[in-house]
Amino acid sequence: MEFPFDVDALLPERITVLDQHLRPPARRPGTTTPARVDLQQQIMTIVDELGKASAKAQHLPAPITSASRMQSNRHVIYVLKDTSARPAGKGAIIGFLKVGYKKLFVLDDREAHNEVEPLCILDFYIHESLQRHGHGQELFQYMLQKERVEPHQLAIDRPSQKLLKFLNKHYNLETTVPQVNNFVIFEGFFAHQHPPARKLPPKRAEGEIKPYSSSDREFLKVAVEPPWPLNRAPRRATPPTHPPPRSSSLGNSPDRGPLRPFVPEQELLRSLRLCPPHPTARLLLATDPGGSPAQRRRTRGTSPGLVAQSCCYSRHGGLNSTSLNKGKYSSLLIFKSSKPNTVYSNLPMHMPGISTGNQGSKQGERETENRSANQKQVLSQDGSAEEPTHTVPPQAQAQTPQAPQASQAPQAQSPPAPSWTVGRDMFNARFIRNLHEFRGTRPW
Ligand SMILES: CC(=O)SCCNC(=O)CCNC(=O)[C@H](O)C(C)(C)COP(=O)(O)OP(=O)(O)OC[C@H]1O[C@@H](n2cnc3c(N)ncnc32)[C@H](O)[C@@H]1OP(=O)(O)O
Repeated sequence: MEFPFDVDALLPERITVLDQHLRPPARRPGTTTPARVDLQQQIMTIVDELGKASAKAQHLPAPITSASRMQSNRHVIYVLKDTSARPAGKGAIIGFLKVGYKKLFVLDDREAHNEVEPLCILDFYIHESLQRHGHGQELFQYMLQKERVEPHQLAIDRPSQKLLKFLNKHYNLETTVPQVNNFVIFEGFFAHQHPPARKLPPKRAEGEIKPYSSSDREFLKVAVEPPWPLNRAPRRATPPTHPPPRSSSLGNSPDRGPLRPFVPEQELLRSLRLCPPHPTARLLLATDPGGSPAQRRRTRGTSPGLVAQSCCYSRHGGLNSTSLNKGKYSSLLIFKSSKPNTVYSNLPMHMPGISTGNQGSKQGERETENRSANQKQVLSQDGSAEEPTHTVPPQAQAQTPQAPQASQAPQAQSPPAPSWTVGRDMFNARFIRNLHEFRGTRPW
């Protein structure tokens, strides 16, 4: 990888170690010294270009390595330069390896949670023309010595297949300890922790544990994959050009392939605005009793009647599975307004299996059954989680306290039972913003 400035003079050593200060190394005696600010600018250019090349090689939608990200994190980058090829006498860069210590919660082989802070492999790239020439190993080996770590002590942030093969070939790392986050650790990780991994009390249920791994790549996932149904690309005509998601022992680790870009909000709203908002919804939204999002997050359970019930966090989808974008989380949000017997849902009106008003249908019942079978979570208006509850109207609950939930389909209530409005559209900017905020507080 070549640059319009003298890389060879800028980085005198074959491998240069840069930290968050991105300080240019001392130059060889006798070389002319440009202004230090120019040298730092050149270093930043190199880091930016390497980050872009690495992202491209890994099919990431945006670089995870850049000068600005380096400056705001305590990561270390090892840059390997080409000492043989000197096109126009300026030298070239072969690749880089970025590492950093991170606090992680990892599972051991007995699935106990451990709080650890290992050195993590965060980004690794060798120029395409020079891969499989041993440069990767040279860089990796140098880093191991410099950081004084053994390969099995490392955690790897979403390794690519190439990197997994690399680690297997050079360091015999093969058997992974399954995790529910993006990081991969290998057998032997816990045997060699210094200091020993700190065990967390095993009191919390799986779903309650939030702080899984602050992956460097997390921002990519958040930026490009809004929750269902916002992640449904409108009318995709062509099949995906990239391979299917790579599955490994990473639990719910998202795939490395390119993720879909954001659909512009306006377009989303247009495509989802299938019927005019219910007057009550308008009223509630205009009132905005929760105040600022930050305030709302702090004050749970005070909303005067707007309850979001999120359920069906299932990849299997109880509705028409084709319409629910198989393989994605399908979260059904139902809003119950303070107006008696009125419920709003994030399901578009045309969604098969959902009826509106008093229209009962078999599909609607099926949907309700499925919903009942799944874990139910009640959210306050701000999206904070509360105790699980049922998604049936209070009247229905009162009428059939012992009846199984599956039979409590609101649509199935015969007249003059109160009418339930499911499917009224509530997509507006605030709703979507709240949805994003809610999602941002959860690891999925
Ligand atoms: C946490 C992360 O950073 S994940 C991202 C890792 N980076 C990438 O995937 C970017 C693209 N790949 C690369 O930049 C490089 O291939 C690296 C960094 C993974 C390895 O660097 P290299 O210089 O190629 O490694 P090196 O020559 O020392 O070792 C070669 C071994 O790596 C593995 N490897 C390298 N390239 C490939 C490939 N295209 N396909 C399969 N295995 C590969 C193999 O085990 C290979 O041994 P082999 O040739 O006998 O099969």
